[in-house]
Amino acid sequence: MFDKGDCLVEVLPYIKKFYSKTVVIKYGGSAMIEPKLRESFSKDVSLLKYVGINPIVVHGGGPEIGDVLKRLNIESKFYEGLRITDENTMEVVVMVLAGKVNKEIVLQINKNGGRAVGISGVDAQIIKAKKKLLKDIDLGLVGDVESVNPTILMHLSESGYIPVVSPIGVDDDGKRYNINADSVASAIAISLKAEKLIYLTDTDGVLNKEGELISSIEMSQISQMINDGTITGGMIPKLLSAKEAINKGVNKVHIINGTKIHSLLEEIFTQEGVGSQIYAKES
Ligand SMILES: Nc1ncnc2c1ncn2[C@@H]1O[C@H](COP(=O)(O)OP(=O)(O)O)[C@@H](O)[C@H]1O
Ligand SMILES: CC(=O)N[C@@H](CCC(=O)OP(=O)(O)O)C(=O)O
Repeated sequence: MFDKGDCLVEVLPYIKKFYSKTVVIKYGGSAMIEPKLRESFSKDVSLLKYVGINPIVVHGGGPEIGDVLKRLNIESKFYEGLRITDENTMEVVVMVLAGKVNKEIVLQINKNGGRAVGISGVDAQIIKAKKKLLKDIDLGLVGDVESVNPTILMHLSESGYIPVVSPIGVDDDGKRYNINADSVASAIAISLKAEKLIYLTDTDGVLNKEGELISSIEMSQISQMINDGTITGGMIPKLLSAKEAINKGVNKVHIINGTKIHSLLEEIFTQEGVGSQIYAKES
């Protein structure tokens, strides 16, 4: 029979293992839109904080930006999953990410017991960015992360707050850049030497061509999986960012289904975990 006491005690080793460690969570997709999932995500993140783990949330908001652009009759254009961002689009990106989406997440977490503080990569110059330069095309105000200054995130975490970060960066001249949220999550996880980086998405994890979950991926397999078309679209930046994070010292990266209630807790507090785990080759 299911015993609540046993179930609670089973999480003890994981609380001990991750106590005072940093977990960076990329939050996006349906998990951010559906009210029930929003509530369970907010409770999960608050619970992590109360048991002594330090969650840092980095959010996306691509669909929300698209909705507002559409209402303003501005066309959304993408190149390899990145939004081509002119001045007008950038204005909307900042309003939607740092305004609407960020504040909504903060409100939800605070309503569900946590103490969240919304902040963008522009605040305290957390994310120094530079223009993304590609050979074939000018993406406008799309940026790459040049460096991360995590000091303010550490202060907030140490003071009991849950930082919620929008993926906007700034350069030395004060010019703002639109950055893919997956790569911002990875850069922040690297700068904080995070124990885990967890991407919440809308599939069970990385799937093979037959649609089955691949539960473990050694990072040198990633290029091959892109080349043979196993991984396409939005999964490409996620896995490239995951690889970068593992290469630069983040212990574990997981891609899990944010549309399943409490998947975040299952990943952290169970032996089997959920979703796909990306790992470095054993030496
Ligand atoms: N091998 C794969 N396994 C799982 N999803 C994949 C794969 N290849 C491409 N995808 C696509 O990537 C999407 C997730 O990326 P994206 O839409 O950017 O998610 P998010 O908004 O959560 O960041 C999935 O919904 C799926 O359509
Ligand atoms: C350059 C670029 O494409 N930036 C993204 C930033 C938001 C994001 O990454 O949101 P998701 O995680 O929901 O896709 C955009 O403008 O849509």
